[in-house]
Amino acid sequence: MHDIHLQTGARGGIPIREGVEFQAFQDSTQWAWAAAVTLAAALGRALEAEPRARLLLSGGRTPGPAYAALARAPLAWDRVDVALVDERWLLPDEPDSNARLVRESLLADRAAAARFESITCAGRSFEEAVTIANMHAAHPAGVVVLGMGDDGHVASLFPNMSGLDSALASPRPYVAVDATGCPGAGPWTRRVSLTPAGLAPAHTRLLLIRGAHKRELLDRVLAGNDPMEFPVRIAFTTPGAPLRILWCP
Ligand SMILES: O=C1O[C@H](COP(=O)(O)O)[C@@H](O)[C@H](O)[C@H]1O
Repeated sequence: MHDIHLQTGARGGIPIREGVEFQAFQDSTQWAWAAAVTLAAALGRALEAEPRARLLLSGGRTPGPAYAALARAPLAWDRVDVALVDERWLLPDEPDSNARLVRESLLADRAAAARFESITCAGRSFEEAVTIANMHAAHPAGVVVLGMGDDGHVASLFPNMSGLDSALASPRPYVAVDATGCPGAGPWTRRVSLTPAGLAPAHTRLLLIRGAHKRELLDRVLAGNDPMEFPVRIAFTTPGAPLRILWCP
């Protein structure tokens, strides 16, 4: 049931487990455009229903091309609030910050009119950053883009991270994390992360992944339910919207 290797070449999304749909693309161009179309449609629907739409974006190496494609969508971007799923304790202009990725890939073209909420900023303490992220989340995000690290982490929730259990159980949308000792965190161990409580209200959940390794890992992820083993499982174990997964080599 979870063997997504059988799904290569599929044209539409395929239900891969309850509440999870998987779609494979031949290349990154098709993948990025499919992500952009999905996100633009979800934002368009949200903007028809409410004055402002809220979009939460992941960082890392994967989603840039999808954000660049989305930036061209003809939406009322001046009514879209863009915020981050997670952030490393870096200033927004630093090359490895998730804020910089979003600025450079999405906040160009038409999407430059969107309002962007950085989690970090010069002069803001770590504690203030978490508090402000939670204040912004008082307007819950409708559309959330998740990524999956090579170790099965999601946002900044890493396998074997100290305090992972309390982060998963937190009633707050964002928590401070210390990913010391987690290889997947690289040198950026101090981070702010979305929690399952922050993900739950979203009406659209998209997981963007690329590469053979992540495809194999996804089989293992989908075969179980425990987010302590693979935190990315919160994408489908958190009650709420179904999860759509888009993959390409
Ligand atoms: O550290 C992070 O990693 C994940 C996955 O990133 P990728 O480089 O494997 O695509 C990302 O979703 C998250 O936002 C980021 O902080």
